[in-house]
Amino acid sequence: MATINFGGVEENVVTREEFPLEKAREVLKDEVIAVIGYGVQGPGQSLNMRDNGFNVIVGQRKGKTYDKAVQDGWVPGETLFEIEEALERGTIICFLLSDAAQIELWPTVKSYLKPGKSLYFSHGFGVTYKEKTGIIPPADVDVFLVAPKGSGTSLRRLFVEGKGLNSSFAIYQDASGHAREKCIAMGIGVGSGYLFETDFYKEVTSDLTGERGTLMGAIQGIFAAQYEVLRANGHSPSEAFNETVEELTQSLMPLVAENGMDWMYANCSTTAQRGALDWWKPFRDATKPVFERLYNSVKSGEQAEISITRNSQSDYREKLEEELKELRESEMWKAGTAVRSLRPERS
Ligand SMILES: NC(=O)c1ccc[n+]([C@@H]2O[C@H](COP(=O)([O-])OP(=O)(O)OC[C@H]3O[C@@H](n4cnc5c(N)ncnc54)[C@H](O)[C@@H]3O)[C@@H](O)[C@H]2O)c1
Ligand SMILES: CC(C)(O)[C@@H](O)C(=O)O
Ligand SMILES: [Mg+2]
Ligand SMILES: [Mg+2]
Repeated sequence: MATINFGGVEENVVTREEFPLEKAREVLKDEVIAVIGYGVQGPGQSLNMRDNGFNVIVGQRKGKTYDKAVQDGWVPGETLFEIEEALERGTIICFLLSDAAQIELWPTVKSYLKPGKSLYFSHGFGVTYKEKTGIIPPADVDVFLVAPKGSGTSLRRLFVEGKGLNSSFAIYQDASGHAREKCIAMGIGVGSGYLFETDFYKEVTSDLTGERGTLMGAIQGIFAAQYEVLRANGHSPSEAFNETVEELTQSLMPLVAENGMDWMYANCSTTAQRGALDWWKPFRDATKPVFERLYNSVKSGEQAEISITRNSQSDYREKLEEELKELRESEMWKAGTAVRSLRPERS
C-alpha cells in the first residue's frame, strides 16, 4: 500500500504501480468471474476485465440487455448464460443487479454460493441493510466490494482511453484468507485508477449521500434555481442555459478536473474571482443544513427504505422514465438539447 497525504491526512491506497495487472491476473488465474447483470456496471466491468485478460462470463436474463451482451461479443453458451448457469459456473460471483433486484434474486444466488466461492458487490447496500434486504452471506465464502466512483459507462470509456476511474474497496468477510488480494485484483481488473479502502457501511452512506447531493441531486437543484432566476428576470433560454450549465461542463469543470478550483478561478477574470470568492460561503451556509438532513436520512436507513420500496414496484421503470421525461422536457434541458446540437463538433 502506498501512503499518500490527502490534504494533511495520510491514507493507504493501492496503485496500479504496486499492484500491476500481471499480479492481478496471477491472483485470479484459477477463478471464473461471473458478472451477474448487464445493466450499467455489468458491461463496464465485464468488458474491462475481459480486455484485461481475465476469465469472465456474464449471467443475464433474456431480453434487451441480453441482446446487448451478444452485440458486445459475449457468446451464448460459451461466455454468456442465463443467471443460474453463470452462478453455477462462476467462482467469483459479481452481484451487479440493481440493488432492489438483488433482494429478489438473493435466495437463488445464495444457493450457488458453495464454500470457497467469493461474493463480490459494487455497493455496500445489500449487506449493510441486511435487515431490509435479507442478504446475509454464508460464513464460508469471501465477501468483498469494489465500488467504482462513477458510472459504468465512464468506467468503460476511460478504460478504452487508457485512463481509469478511482474505486473504493472493502472486505466484509475473509473466509479463505485471500479475500484482500482477490478484492484488490478485481479492482485492478475492472479498470480502477487507484483504490482506496473503506468498509461496507461507509461506502453505502457516502455513496448515497454523494449521488443525492453534489453529484446528481444538488447539482440539478442548483442549476434549476439559477436558471429560473435568470429566466424570471428576462434572460433568454440560451443565455440562461449557457450561463448555468454549458459553460460549466464545457469550459470550467474540465479546468477544475485538471488542476483544482483555485486554478479554474485563476483562469477567470479578477471580476469573476472576486464574486466567486465572496459568494461560495453563503452558498455553502445555505445548503449545509440540507446536506445534514440528507446525511441523517441516509444514516437512519430512510433513504435505503425509500429506494427499496420504490424500486421494487412492478412499474418502477415506467415511473422513473416519467420523472426523467419531466426533466428532459423542462425548458432548461430542452434549451440544453438545442445548445448541444449547436456545438461545432456536432454540426
Ligand atoms: N450504475 C452505475 O454506474 C453504478 C456505479 C457504482 C456502483 N453501482 C452499483 O452496481 C450495482 C449494479 O448497478 P447497475 O446500475 O449496473 O444496475 P442496473 O439498474 O443497470 O441493473 C442491472 C441488471 O439487473 C437486471 N435485473 C433487474 N431486475 C432483475 C430481476 N428481477 N431479475 C433478474 N435481473 C434483473 C437488469 O436486466 C440489468 O441487467 C448496484 O449495486 C449499484 O448500486 C452502480
Ligand atoms: C454513478 C454513481 C452515482 O456514483 C453510483 O453511485 C450509482 O449509484 O449509480
Ligand atoms: Mg450509488
Ligand atoms: Mg457512486
